[in-house]
Amino acid sequence: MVRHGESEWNQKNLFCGWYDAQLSEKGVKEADAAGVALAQAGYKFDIAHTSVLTRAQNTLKAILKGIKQEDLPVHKSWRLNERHYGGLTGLDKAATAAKYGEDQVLIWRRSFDIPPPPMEKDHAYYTNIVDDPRYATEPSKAEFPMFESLKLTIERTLPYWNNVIVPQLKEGKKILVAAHGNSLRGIVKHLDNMSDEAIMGLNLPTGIPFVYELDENFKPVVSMKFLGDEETVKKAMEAVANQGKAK
Ligand SMILES: O=C(O)[C@@H](COP(=O)(O)O)OP(=O)(O)O
Repeated sequence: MVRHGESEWNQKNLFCGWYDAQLSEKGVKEADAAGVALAQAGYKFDIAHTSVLTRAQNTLKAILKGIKQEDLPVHKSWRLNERHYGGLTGLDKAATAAKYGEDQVLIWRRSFDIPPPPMEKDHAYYTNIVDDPRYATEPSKAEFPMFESLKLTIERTLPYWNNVIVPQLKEGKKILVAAHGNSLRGIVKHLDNMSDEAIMGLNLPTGIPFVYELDENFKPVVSMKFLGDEETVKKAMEAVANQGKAK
């Protein structure tokens, strides 16, 4: 699995969610480096999965180039999208912390079941997201989120894991997933059976692949093994956590 490389909105420290931000220059480099890391470790895959958002798809493309598997079948689903950041979409994370307090921003970013405020119809990005042609067939109007907590994100991501990815794993396929900080936190929480409290402390870095090896019951025998040196991964995780601090 891999969280996409840094996006232009990650770089500007803006809540992004379902806004379709592009990779930043650094993010493109991170995606290329993720491909190199996987190639050097000798990884080959049978099927890849990604979201319908460009930053995850372009990260996947760079990786597939790096591992010389550009013709790999790729499945794209809104169910792997980033959590919908609701009314926070487009706001500066540090400025939001200065306005509402770091504790409130931590609740919005990392609490398990407290969602951000909804995206109202007059929100600057409402039309941009709701009328985006990529959502013409799904999700349905009833399923289309206007905000998501991690719990709600998991509720739409896990069916994809269980109904699409698990059957492929059962066939012995090796799977690559390029997605987002919070959609991946949901999958990690499920695989590692992490408590609602424990998952609050997990901040996934951009562009550093991590490996799961599962037994026949789809329980991890190897968990979240990052293809990067420990210090770099630790610093990258801390940097993500600090995005919610007031400057
Ligand atoms: O929506 C966003 O701003 C980030 C995650 O933000 P945090 O939950 O870490 O604030 O999503 P991603 O860059 O992985 O698509």
